[in-house]
Amino acid sequence: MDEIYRHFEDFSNVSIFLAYNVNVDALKYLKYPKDVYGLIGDFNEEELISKIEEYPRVIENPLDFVSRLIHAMRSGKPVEVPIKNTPELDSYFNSMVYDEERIGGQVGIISNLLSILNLKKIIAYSPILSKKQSQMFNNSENLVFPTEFNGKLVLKKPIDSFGNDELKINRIFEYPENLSISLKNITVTSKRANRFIAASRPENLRIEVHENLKSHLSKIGKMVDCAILSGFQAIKQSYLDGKTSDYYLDNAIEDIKLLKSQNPDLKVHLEFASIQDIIIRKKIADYILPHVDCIGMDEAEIANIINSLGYSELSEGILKNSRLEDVIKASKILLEQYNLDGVQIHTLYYIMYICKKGGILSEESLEKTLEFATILASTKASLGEINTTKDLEVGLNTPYNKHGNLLKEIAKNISIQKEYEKYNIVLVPSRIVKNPKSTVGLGDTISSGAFVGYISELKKAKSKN
Ligand SMILES: Nc1ncnc2c1ncn2[C@@H]1O[C@H](COP(=O)(O)OP(=O)(O)O)[C@@H](O)[C@H]1O
Ligand SMILES: O=P(O)(O)OC[C@H]1O[C@](O)(CO)[C@@H](O)[C@@H]1O
Ligand SMILES: [Mg+2]
Repeated sequence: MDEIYRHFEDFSNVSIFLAYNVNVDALKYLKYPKDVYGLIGDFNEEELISKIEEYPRVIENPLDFVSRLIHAMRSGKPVEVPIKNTPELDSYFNSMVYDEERIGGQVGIISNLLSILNLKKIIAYSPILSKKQSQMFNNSENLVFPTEFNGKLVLKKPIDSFGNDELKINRIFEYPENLSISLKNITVTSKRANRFIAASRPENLRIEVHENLKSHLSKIGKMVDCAILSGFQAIKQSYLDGKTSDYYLDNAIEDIKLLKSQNPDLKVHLEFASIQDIIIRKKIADYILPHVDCIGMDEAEIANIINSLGYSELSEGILKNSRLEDVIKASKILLEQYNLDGVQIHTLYYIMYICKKGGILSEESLEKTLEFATILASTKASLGEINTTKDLEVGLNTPYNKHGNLLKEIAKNISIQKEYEKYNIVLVPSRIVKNPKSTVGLGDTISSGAFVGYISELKKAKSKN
């Protein structure tokens, strides 16, 4: 096996806490134009075209859904749009036939991935855990779910920890590259294989740690080396019971402080997702970013975040031209503005990590964490799911994409510019899978693999000093 894989096959020195979002992903493969036409049905094409331009940020009815799906296919970007959980819309999505169901949500995907990478302990938390959801977690000794019983913290396998919570199902529409459909006089062709997520937003889903568990967060923080937080994109501006986004975002800051209270060295990574509500997008930046150490996001997400910080021109440039130096500039802005340890960006063509020089990890060791992440991503892209470390040979045997060397060259030339003399800019080309089985969760896979690799390297380097 390749040296890189051997280098990372041992994560047994890392324990991690994961929160908040897990759900069932119901995947529907839109393989042929007829599958998309089947969704278009007998919608009036003029209406559909004007709805596409209207760009609804919440899916309230089937027309909103089909219009955003077509818009996403044309954009070439991974997209997630929240739905309004109305009975009509639920029955519309429930009436579709899905190809497979998988665990979803950053916590779900990352838990199962890390459980087969032999981490010492994974404490995975979600405010909702139904029986069906609990059965989708790997049944692995190192993967536990925190609950409270008689005032005590209990850590048991998810399968032994479920409550009578609502089941949250997100619908995932995967489509291949070059899938073409025509509407009146326009033709829409998917630029690349990607996924569209219609994300469920049940009223009683709150992104929080339940009251009875909150008092145990400091203990949990002491048990782990790091944490990945995700799911904030599901926070609504206001709820029927009068609570608001500020309540939950203040709560989240308190959770981070509690996790760090007995373990100040605990590193917290925030994994982004596409946030349609621009007010919530800005609030997540203002509330959460000052309290985390690392962030992971794709290029659309970094463009959107810096747009909400006022860098509209730079944001436009990234969304339109995906120029590497614009992504690096945006990463530096976030690094500086929030005094982060590191920013990890994943795009179709590369994975990049930017941090200040002077840390104890060398560029080589940072590069190896990204190398491993590309192997994880191409394995998952090929197989759909990674079930054993043996599967990683698939990713390892997937070559870098053809732009790889040029991208490394550009990153190198930028990193020696005066403006970046204080920064490490580490870029590894992705190993693009031509016809991926699925793409949902690849970013979660990349970010968690790279972050756990970073933590593992940090622990090894510290133990040598
Ligand atoms: N066909 C493919 N082969 C290999 N990697 C891919 C492929 N398509 C996408 N990726 C990787 O997956 C990432 C998707 O990230 P993201 O949009 O955050 O996914 P998610 O949020 O669903 O986990 C891309 O940035 C890219 O690095
Ligand atoms: O925003 P939500 O509802 O937490 O869903 C997150 C979605 O992103 C993913 O985690 C992929 O990143 C999907 O598995 C999931 O459907
Ligand atoms: Mg992502």
